[in-house]
Amino acid sequence: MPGDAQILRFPPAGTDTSEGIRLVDICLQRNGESVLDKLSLTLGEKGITGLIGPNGAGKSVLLRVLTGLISPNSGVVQIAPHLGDPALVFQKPVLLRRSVKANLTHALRIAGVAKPARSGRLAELLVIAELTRQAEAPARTLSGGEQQRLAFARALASNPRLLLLDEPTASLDPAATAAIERLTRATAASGVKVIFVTHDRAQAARVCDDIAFLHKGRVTEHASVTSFFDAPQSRAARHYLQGDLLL
Ligand SMILES: Nc1ncnc2c1ncn2[C@@H]1O[C@H](COP(=O)(O)OP(=O)(O)OP(=O)(O)O)[C@@H](O)[C@H]1O
Repeated sequence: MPGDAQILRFPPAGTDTSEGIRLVDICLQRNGESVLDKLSLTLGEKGITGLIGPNGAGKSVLLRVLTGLISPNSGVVQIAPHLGDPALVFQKPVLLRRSVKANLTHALRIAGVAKPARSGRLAELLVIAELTRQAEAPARTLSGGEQQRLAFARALASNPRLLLLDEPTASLDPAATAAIERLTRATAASGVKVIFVTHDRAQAARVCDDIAFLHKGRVTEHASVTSFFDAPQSRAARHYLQGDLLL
């Protein structure tokens, strides 16, 4: 979708480098409807930011704007250069009809990892995803939780500094969810900036450092996880946390 938004990779001199991402007045229209409506948000270069809000608020679209898959009609997207190209994990993993190992090797090749370094990194990724035992298994024979761990490891193949997770546990049971949450925390602890879209408020409270609340294409609130859950400032966030239907 063509747009006139400015996507800047190199923030101007004087920009605070502890800022990882800065979105200013992002507007996106689709079929005459406003999907993102002057959305502004500044995020640090570290930690796990939870992106929460009702259905249709624009969370997934916002992740796609950050990847460059969707170009807004106007506004400025600034991503600090050291965060590089983001990696994305979806709710439903789309894997190659090949083995676990082949899926990861393919990702390493695409990421430009030189052939001699691939087997070492492959072994690391298998350990990270706890899939070493299943390395030769066809990806389609894995359980849902294992498939999502594979998708997560595949996203790490490019050594991203920015990882975007779009409801990565929405189809998983509690044990598989816990494994993805562990992986997420470990990834963030290694210095990767993570943005985590979730509908599960308890999960957001467990996993995230700060919360950006989206409503009708705008960030109506951005606060530390404790402030947000203890004392939400906006009416919309209060209703959302009470479980009210937000229309
Ligand atoms: N690729 C796209 N380009 C433009 N608009 C889109 C695109 N995909 C979805 N939309 C529209 O953007 C609006 C927000 O959708 P989005 O999927 O971002 O919401 P969401 O907050 O992630 O909701 P949910 O929690 O239900 O997944 C919807 O009206 C949707 O139709």
